[in-house]
Amino acid sequence: MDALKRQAAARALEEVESGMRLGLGTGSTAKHFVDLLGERVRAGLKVVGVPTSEATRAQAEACGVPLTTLDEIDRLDITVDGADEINPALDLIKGGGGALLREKIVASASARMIVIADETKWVARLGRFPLPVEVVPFGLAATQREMGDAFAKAGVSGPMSVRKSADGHVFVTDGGHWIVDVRLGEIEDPPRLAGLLSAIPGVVEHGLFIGLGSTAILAGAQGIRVIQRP
Ligand SMILES: O=C(CO)[C@H](O)[C@H](O)COP(=O)(O)O
Repeated sequence: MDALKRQAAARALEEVESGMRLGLGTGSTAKHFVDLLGERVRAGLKVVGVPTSEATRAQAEACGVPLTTLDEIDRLDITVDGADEINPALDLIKGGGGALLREKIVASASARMIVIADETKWVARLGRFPLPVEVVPFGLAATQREMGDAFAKAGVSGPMSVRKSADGHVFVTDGGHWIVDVRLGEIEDPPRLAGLLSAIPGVVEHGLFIGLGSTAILAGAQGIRVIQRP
């Protein structure tokens, strides 16, 4: 699986040209991209990156990839990031690695978002992967009640759990928030659910990425598939 992730990352690197401003994703697939990008930078490629997490920032710095921020430049050419699920509309579930807030900000500031993944991430319908929802710790129970109402309106339901780290403590995002993972099963209308969740005050962001993915690069046993958003 790791070899497939690297193949998808290598194919995405073919889209990168000198002078580009890049969003750098988070997770095990995006990590391959940053690694391969670092090799090209050390060989003379001129790019600048905006990392989507502190982990990616540390990796990019170690690889020698020059970094900037969205305060210093206004637009990015391409963001390359992984995903937890990708559907045929190239809508995504993201946030398995907990970086969904910065990932969405960076993808939204990009002319193109290239999603890199192994074939197992391709699904007919989103929702098998638990939907991450980033929340403010204050008023958590009230926020979860409103989330439950939103799920009911969108015709889905499922147990919610506050994400824990391996050490048993509550997982805290780079932004200082918590994540509620929701096991919904198939989501019939992801854009509608995205809108309902975004309207809840205690929800900082959710892992439904609607209309952001431009291209998916999927690596599988049969080779690489490149899919453009319809
Ligand atoms: O959204 C993410 C992090 O917030 C990741 O892109 C997503 O979880 C996929 O990760 P991986 O490439 O390790 O499977």
